Amino acid sequence: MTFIEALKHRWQQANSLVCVGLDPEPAKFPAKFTNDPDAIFAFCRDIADATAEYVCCFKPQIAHFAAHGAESALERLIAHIHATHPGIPVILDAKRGDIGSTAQQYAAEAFDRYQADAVTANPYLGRDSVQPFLNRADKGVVILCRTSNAGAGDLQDLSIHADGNTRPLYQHVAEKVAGEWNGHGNCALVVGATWPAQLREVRAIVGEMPFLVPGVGAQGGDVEAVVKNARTTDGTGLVVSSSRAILYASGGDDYADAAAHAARTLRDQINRYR
Ligand SMILES: O=C(O)c1cc(=O)[nH]c(=O)n1[C@@H]1O[C@H](COP(=O)(O)O)[C@@H](O)[C@H]1O
Repeated sequence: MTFIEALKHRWQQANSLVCVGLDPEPAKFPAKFTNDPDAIFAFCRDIADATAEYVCCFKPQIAHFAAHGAESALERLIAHIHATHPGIPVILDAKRGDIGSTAQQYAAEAFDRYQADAVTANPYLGRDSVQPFLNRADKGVVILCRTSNAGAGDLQDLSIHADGNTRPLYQHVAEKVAGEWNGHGNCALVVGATWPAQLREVRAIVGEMPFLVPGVGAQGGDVEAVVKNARTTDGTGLVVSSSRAILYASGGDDYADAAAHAARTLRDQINRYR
């Protein structure tokens, strides 16, 4: 099954558009992990196991592992998710992209080393920098379009003239990906939850393409506006991702239960507006 097929299957099976972002920050872990040399793996595993029934995807963020020398924990975490929760796709958030020979290594890193089902990619080096990911037809390529951060507009909103149109750069990216880069049907776009108007605009450009939508929870995105502006005609099309608001819902021993409650609450909130 391809990433996109697995995602569509999971949207239906779990009746959920929620993605739990796995962004470990050991300083925020409950006290029981203080002297645990494998705390990053153990904490993320507990969160994944507690929230699995409420999610369509998991999204580990690579810097949150690599900064602590915990690449082996990331490998084992993704293997654990595949073994224990088969059918839940894993998106590796690495925002990769480079000249072809290096991008080839990034694709091997994400898909062969870490066994991710999809990876986030930065399109701003151009098509050849993303091509090694696009070539993996069974894997997902989740391309940055209009990011959630405050400075997203600094460059992504610049007005450009291309293909006979004048419009913001992120809209040009959306059209390029939908019209030219998606030959294998394995692309998705990142559009931040913090930008409801842009979500609506990108949806109008790309039709039914899935969106990864980070920015609800800690970044304050409005769930109702996200769903109403960006769902597809069948009420899916979205991978609404939240990390800190779920991972650190409690700093106490009830962290796993609190995370499950936060994930279920987000699922139900999204479903109210679908
Ligand atoms: O590609 C991403 O996942 C991403 C894109 C974007 O535009 N904004 C964004 O916040 N992210 C990631 O999504 C996660 C958001 O975390 P929280 O704000 O804690 O929910 C982080 O891991 C970010 O790196």
